Amino acid sequence: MMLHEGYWTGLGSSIAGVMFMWAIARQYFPSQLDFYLSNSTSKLVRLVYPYLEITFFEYVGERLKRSEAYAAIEAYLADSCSARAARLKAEPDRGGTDVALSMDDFEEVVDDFRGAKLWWCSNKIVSRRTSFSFYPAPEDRHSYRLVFHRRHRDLVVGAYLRHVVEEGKAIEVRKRQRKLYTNVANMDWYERHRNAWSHVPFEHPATFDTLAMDAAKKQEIVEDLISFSQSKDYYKRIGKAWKRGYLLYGPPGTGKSTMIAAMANLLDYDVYDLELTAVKNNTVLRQLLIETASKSIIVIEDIDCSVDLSGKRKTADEEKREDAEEEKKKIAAGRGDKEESKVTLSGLLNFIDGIWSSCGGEKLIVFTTNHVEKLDPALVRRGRMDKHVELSYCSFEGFKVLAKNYLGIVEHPLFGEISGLLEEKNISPADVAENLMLKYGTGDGEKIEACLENLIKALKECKSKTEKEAETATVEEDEEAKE
Ligand SMILES: Nc1ncnc2c1ncn2[C@@H]1O[C@H](COP(=O)(O)OP(=O)(O)OP(=O)(O)O)[C@@H](O)[C@H]1O
Ligand SMILES: [Mg+2]
Repeated sequence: MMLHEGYWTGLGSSIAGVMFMWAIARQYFPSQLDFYLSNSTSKLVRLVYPYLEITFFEYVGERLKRSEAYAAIEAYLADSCSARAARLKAEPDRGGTDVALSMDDFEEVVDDFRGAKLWWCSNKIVSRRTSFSFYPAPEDRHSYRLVFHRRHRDLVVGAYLRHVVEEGKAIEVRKRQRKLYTNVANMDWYERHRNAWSHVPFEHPATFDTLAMDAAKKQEIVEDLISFSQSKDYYKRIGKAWKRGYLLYGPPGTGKSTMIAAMANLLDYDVYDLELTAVKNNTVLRQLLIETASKSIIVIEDIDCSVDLSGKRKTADEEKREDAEEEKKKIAAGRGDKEESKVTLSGLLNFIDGIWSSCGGEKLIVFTTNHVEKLDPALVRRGRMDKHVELSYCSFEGFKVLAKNYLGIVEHPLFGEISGLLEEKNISPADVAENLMLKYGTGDGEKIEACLENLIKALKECKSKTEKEAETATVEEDEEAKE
């Protein structure tokens, strides 16, 4: 049948009319139409495509925290499936001494689980920065997509994903190179806005065995730490965040920093060494806290001289206003970050036990100080700093630990004299350790004797305990008089 010219003209104008109406409708109801379209399309696709997909993004929420599920999947795929991948990417591992292989972007691997076949794809959405900006560009968005047949839905959502996450976490723990993090790093402004912390491998060799202190006290601390690390359910039951505060105080060179390293080695935790003077304000402090992982120790050394924490507690509104003004000033002046810290006592208290402090769980917060009496009572009250540990001058018991560590001896004729002197004199374990370094004499026996003689000489030069106490009392009286 021949269609005459008028028919085509009529059809053309009808299509044009529908398109015109469509364009108008899109302008006034764009989201409803898109929804209708995508809904109909996906219904159609579902009819012919029997597979389901689940996407796991690297960052969830407002990019505050890396997803634990993503990290576990990454570890699982790297360990169990990467052998089957054709394209791998290599990154330095274990402080650069090893290479860690993982699936490259846009690579696909197949996994089997109880007879079901599953496909994992690694995806990346590349961020585009359209114009020059002072602000850091949004990072690329990484994700893993899991594809499986609709009939395996229950198996995958239940048992398989649980298996992947549990297995992945176990692999993470097994392969973990512990890290020492710092917030004072040689990073430029741009880099610092991306990562609040920079890190190096944690390799401190200190252990509780090599720590010179009262044996019963040492045992109590070790038990306390182990019981903390095994108390996830307990903390949940009593409704408390899974964290514990330690206050280590005592004169210089008595082993406070060494004890932190021993704690990290005992529990296999990372260490975040927080330099408060480098933290601009309470907002940055909170951000640093959010970016700490679980199984870690957050350390603030010499808390008494970190920043001025004597001020009154401020309300949250006051703090926010001050922070915002501060930020504005900085942007206007185009200055860097080298400014005095505006961290306040209330900011720090919030850091220790505010709502955000429960992020991640399994954390120790450790403060060290040489002057416990100078600290605000609110900062160190029980509940915030749950355990107060005094590290003091070297006792004979402590000396014996050091003699075993440094000289490999448990007995010596000079021990009697040393024991008497240690009862009378104040000497730090650091000074004792310095004298026990094998640097004098030739043969082993001669070297050991020279060390012990040296220690005796140093002890005789030290002030006696009573002299030292009188001196401290005079200084305190002078300070009080001045005030
Ligand atoms: N109790 C101790 N047991 C074993 N070694 C110790 C002890 N105390 C100090 N030392 C030795 O002395 C050195 C200094 O100790 P450390 O840095 O832990 O002291 P500190 O209490 O943190 O001092 P400061 O208050 O000055 O920071 C350490 O490298 C360690 O070798
Ligand atoms: Mg120290």
